[in-house]
Amino acid sequence: MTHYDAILLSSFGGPEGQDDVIPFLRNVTAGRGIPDDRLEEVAHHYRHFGGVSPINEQNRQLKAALEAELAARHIDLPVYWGNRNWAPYFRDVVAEAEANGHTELLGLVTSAYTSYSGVGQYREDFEKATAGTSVSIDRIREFFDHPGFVQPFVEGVTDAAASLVAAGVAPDRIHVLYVTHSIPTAAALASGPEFGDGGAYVAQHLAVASVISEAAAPAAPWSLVYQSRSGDPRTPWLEPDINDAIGELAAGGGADAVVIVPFGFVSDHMEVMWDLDNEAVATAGEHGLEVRRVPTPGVHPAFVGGLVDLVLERVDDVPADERPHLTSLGPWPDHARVTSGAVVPSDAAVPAVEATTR
Ligand SMILES: CC1=C(CCC(=O)O)c2cc3nc(cc4[nH]c(cc5[nH]c(cc1n2)c(C)c5CCC(=O)O)c(CCC(=O)O)c4C)C(CCC(=O)O)=C3C
Ligand SMILES: [Fe+2]
Repeated sequence: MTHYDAILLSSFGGPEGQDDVIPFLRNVTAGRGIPDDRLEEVAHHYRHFGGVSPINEQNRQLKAALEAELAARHIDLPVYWGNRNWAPYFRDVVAEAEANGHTELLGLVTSAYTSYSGVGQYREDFEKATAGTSVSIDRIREFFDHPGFVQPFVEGVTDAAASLVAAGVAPDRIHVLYVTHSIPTAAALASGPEFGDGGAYVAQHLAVASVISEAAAPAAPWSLVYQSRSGDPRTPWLEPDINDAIGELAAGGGADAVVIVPFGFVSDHMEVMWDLDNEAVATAGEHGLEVRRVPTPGVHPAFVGGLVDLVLERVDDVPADERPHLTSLGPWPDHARVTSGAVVPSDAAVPAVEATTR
C-alpha cells in the first residue's frame, strides 16, 4: 500500500471571460516564441465564445464525478483541482492542500499520451508548485490504452458508423479519422526514440486507433491525422492536418463519409469545438462527405470509473502485469514522485522518455 492524502486533478486551464484571454495565452506561450499573429488567431477562437473555454467547467464536472465515484466505493480521498495555465493554479492548490494537512498528493493529469506537453510540462510545474513546501506529488501513468479511456471512443465510433449506415453509407465507404494534437516532429521523436520516428507519442496513438477500429468499425479504413498545429511554419510538425486529409480522401474518391475521433483529448474543449466542430466538419461538408464527430470521454462512467481504478492501482501497488491495458505498449510505467522541488525515483522503473521528452 502507498499512502496518499488526496488526489490532485491536474489540467491545462482556460479563460473564463474576455479579460482572461490574453493573460491566459501569455501563460500558455510564456518564453516559447509563438508569433503574435497566431496568438491573435487563437484569441479569436476564445473571443467567439465570449472569452470562455469550456475546459474549466468540464474539469469541475469531472471533479464532481470523481468525488461521487470515490464516495460510492467508500474511498476516503478528497479531490483537489489545479491547472497549469489558469486559476486555480497548482501553487495555490498545493498551498491549500498543505494548510489542510494534505501533503501526499496523487496527480491525476488529464493527458492520456506521452509528450512534453502532457508529461514534462506537468512535472516541471509540479516541481515549481511544491518547491519549499512539504507537499509531494505522484502521478498516475499515461492511460491512453486503459479500458476506461478507450471504451467511450469504442461506443462513439460504433454509434457514428451505425448512424452513417442508417443514412445509406456502405460500411467500407466510411473512413475513420483518428485525430490528435500535432506536435513538432522533434518533440514526437523525443517522446521515445525507441518507438521510431514518431516516438512514443505516435506509437501510442496508432496502437489505440487500431484497437478502437477493430472493436467498433472493422470494415472501415482509418488513418491517424493531426489538428491545431501552431508555432513557426518552418518547424516540421506531425502531419497530415485533418483538413488536408479530408481533401485528399475526397479527391481520391476513397470514402463517402468520415468519422472524426478526437482521441487525443479527454473532453470537448476549445480545440475540439473550434478546430473540429467548426473547421474540420465544414471541410468535410465542402467536399461533399457525410461527417460524424465522436464525443470525448468527458464524464462517461467508464472513464470516471477507470480514473478511480488508476488511483487504486497506485494505492494498492498493483504489479505491472496485473494492470489493465489494451495495447502491447501498455501498461505504461509510473512516474517519479515530485517532492520539494526535486524528482525522487519511484520504485517502478521510470522510462527514459519521461526525462527526455522534447
Ligand atoms: C499535445 C498537446 C495537448 C494534449 C495533451 C494535454 O491535454 O495536455 C494539448 C492540449 C491543450 N492545448 C490547449 C490550448 C493551447 N495549446 C497551445 C499550444 C500548444 N499545444 C501543444 C500541444 C498540446 N496541447 C503544443 C506543442 C503547442 C505549441 C506551443 C507550445 O510549445 O506549447 C496554445 C497556444 C496557442 C497555440 O499555439 O495554439 C493554446 C491556447 C488546451 C486548452 C483548450 C481550451 O482552452 O479549451 C488543451 C487541453
Ligand atoms: Fe495545446
